Amino acid sequence: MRIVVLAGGIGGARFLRGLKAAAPEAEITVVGNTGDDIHLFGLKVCPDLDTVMYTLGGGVHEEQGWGRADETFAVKEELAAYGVGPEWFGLGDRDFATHIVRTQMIGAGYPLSAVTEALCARWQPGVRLLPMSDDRVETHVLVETDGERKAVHFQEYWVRLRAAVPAHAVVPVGAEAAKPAPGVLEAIAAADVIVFPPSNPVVSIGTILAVPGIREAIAEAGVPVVGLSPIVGDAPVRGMADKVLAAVGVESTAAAVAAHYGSGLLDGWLVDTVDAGAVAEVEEAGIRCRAVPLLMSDLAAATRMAREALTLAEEVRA
Ligand SMILES: O=c1nc2n(C[C@H](O)[C@H](O)[C@H](O)CO)c3cc(O)ccc3cc-2c(=O)[nH]1
Repeated sequence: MRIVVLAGGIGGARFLRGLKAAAPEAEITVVGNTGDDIHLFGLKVCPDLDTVMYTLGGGVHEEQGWGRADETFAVKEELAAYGVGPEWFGLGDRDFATHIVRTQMIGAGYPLSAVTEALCARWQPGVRLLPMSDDRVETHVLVETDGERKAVHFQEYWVRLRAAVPAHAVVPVGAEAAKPAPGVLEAIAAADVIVFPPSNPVVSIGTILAVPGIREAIAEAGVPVVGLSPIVGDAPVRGMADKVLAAVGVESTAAAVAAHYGSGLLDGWLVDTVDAGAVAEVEEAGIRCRAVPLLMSDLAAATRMAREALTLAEEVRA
């Protein structure tokens, strides 16, 4: 079975571990969000691609869900000693090597998709990881601080500001001119199932869908598209999805996120058991809905969730 998954960072990566366990024979293609990418110290950092690669490749810092395990920060400390910032983004020595290899290959003319394939040759994530686009897309957030409105890079909003200031708009800069990376549209067209994991619906999955052609390809794929709510009991399970949902005028509820994707895109939606009351509302929107446990507390839980998603996909297909 061929499965395509649109993935962002931590939630998407952890779900993918469950999906691999639930469908060990499946051919899984991950379309990764690159809107979180940031250029620091002359290097291109791809947080969501790296989180998928490190998590599935066994190198991720488990508690954080991003960055490498067993990290040291000598380079970061030396940069700070030179007064070279920013200091708020925690890049470790091991992680720096990934960004050096990536930036070196891009400098040599390789597209991000080829670079990602090369990095994955080492990590063997057990899925095909494609960036959503080889073109540069960087999400910026219109925030209000000290009474003035300004656009800041998503990472500054997320990491330095801790999403603690009102976000008035979320803009994937460059998305409108970006093309899907090689293989993305082909993978969607060849898929038997398409899955939206519990990633951030605005800055992760929303950014992938903002690349012209991707949303249309999914809507026309003619196969079940099922998603898992990242919102449980009106709050994000992890991260701060509610902050960016507000910025795009979407209520922080499991039903509102399903409606945000829309029945033109989504055929099935899994909500957590605490949101069982939302099932009828989602079904009224034309999206098949079931309430199952969605707290991805460990691999077994993620595996059960993945199994539920594939079961719902078969129900929808029938
Ligand atoms: O909260 C943080 N998240 C950090 N993240 C996570 C990152 O902001 C998020 O994973 C995504 O951008 C959102 O999914 C990093 C990810 C990387 O790949 C590399 C470095 C970092 C550093 C931080 C950090 O210092 N603090």
